[in-house]
Amino acid sequence: MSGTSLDGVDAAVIETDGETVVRTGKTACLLYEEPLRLRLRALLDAAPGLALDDPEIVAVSRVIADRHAEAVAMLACRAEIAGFHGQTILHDPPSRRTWQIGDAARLAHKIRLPVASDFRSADVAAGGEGAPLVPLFHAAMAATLEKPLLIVNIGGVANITFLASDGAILACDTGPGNGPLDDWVHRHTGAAFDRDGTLAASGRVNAARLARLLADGYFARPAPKSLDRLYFSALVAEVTEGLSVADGAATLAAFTAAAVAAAPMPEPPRLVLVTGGGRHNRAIMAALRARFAVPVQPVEMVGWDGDALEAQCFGFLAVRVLHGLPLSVPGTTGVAAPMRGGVIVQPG
Ligand SMILES: Nc1ncnc2c1ncn2[C@@H]1O[C@H](COP(=O)(O)OP(=O)(O)OP(=O)(O)O)[C@@H](O)[C@H]1O
Ligand SMILES: CC(=O)N[C@H]1[C@@H]2OC[C@@H](O2)[C@@H](O)[C@@H]1O[C@H](C)C(=O)O
Repeated sequence: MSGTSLDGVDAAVIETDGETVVRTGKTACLLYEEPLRLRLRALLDAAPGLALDDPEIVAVSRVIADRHAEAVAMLACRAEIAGFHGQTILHDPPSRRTWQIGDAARLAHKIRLPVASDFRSADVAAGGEGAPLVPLFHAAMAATLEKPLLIVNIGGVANITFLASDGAILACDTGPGNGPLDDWVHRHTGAAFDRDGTLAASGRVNAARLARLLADGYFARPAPKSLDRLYFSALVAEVTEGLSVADGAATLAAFTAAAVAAAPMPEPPRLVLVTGGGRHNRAIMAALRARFAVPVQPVEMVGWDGDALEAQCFGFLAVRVLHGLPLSVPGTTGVAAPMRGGVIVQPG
């Protein structure tokens, strides 16, 4: 898995029949070097105008496959199939477009395994949001946990899975994850992100600016709904103008937490579990705790690995593709009926 924050590849081993998680295994993390991050970042901006066979797309797709092959090698394991999410460079469900790049055939050849990829296209083509896809995996992982349970994933974009007391699985992208804060910190300090949320915790939230951010129309939309990584870029740039570096970081961390709390939920959860890189940001965690009346804890509290969960998810979904099981349901992506998806390529 390589997520929207463009930080690198997370790889994980999982043993599953696509319905039950038997066990999770080794994990590995391979960081992208700065030039590749910049190339990917440039593709996010350019994607709407690019053709599928654009030379830069083709070249970067190969590099991504090679990096994933290296990450798989780090796991040093035997497996039946690999799930390859690819790098999202564009996500626009209203125009029925979602675009994950990465050369799956090249990866299959390099790792000598069948590779499942292109997990989102079928859902989007059928009128769904194509995201989030992690909810069915969260539901499988949380099979024995008490409900109602809220699982919050804070990556570049943030999303939730709500496991209701009646067994319903509801989900949506809530709004910004670490993306706007990463961009702010990079622009003002040169760092890739606000480690531990130290900068954000040192600043003061500007309540008026936060209210302007939360007035965006996305928050009034009913779930399911999903976002492009750059959706908030223009608004955030305008609203944070003139803030000190620390106050801007504090306000953006508060924005992430407030957007999670504003997400539509059918009943109050008993517990909030937080996964993804944002759980390391103490300003985001403190802001979440201030907004929920129930405990807010990193997923490690229930024995999960918050750095590996998304990678494990795409292994789980690969097995579901293999068995012809749905990857999404109406409550998670808004698709009309449970939807299968994904494409499997064999090692050539
Ligand atoms: N120690 C840390 N302190 C603060 N923030 C951190 C820390 N480690 C990671 N992060 C944040 O988490 C981000 C990466 O999160 P994660 O790996 O969950 O995202 P992703 O998988 O790329 O995204 P997505 O879920 O959107 O696909 C980094 O960009 C950074 O903002
Ligand atoms: C289009 C796309 O890549 N979306 C990502 C992104 O990153 C977080 C959020 O936005 C989520 O909707 C999704 O990833 C996770 C893994 C998902 O599909 O569940």
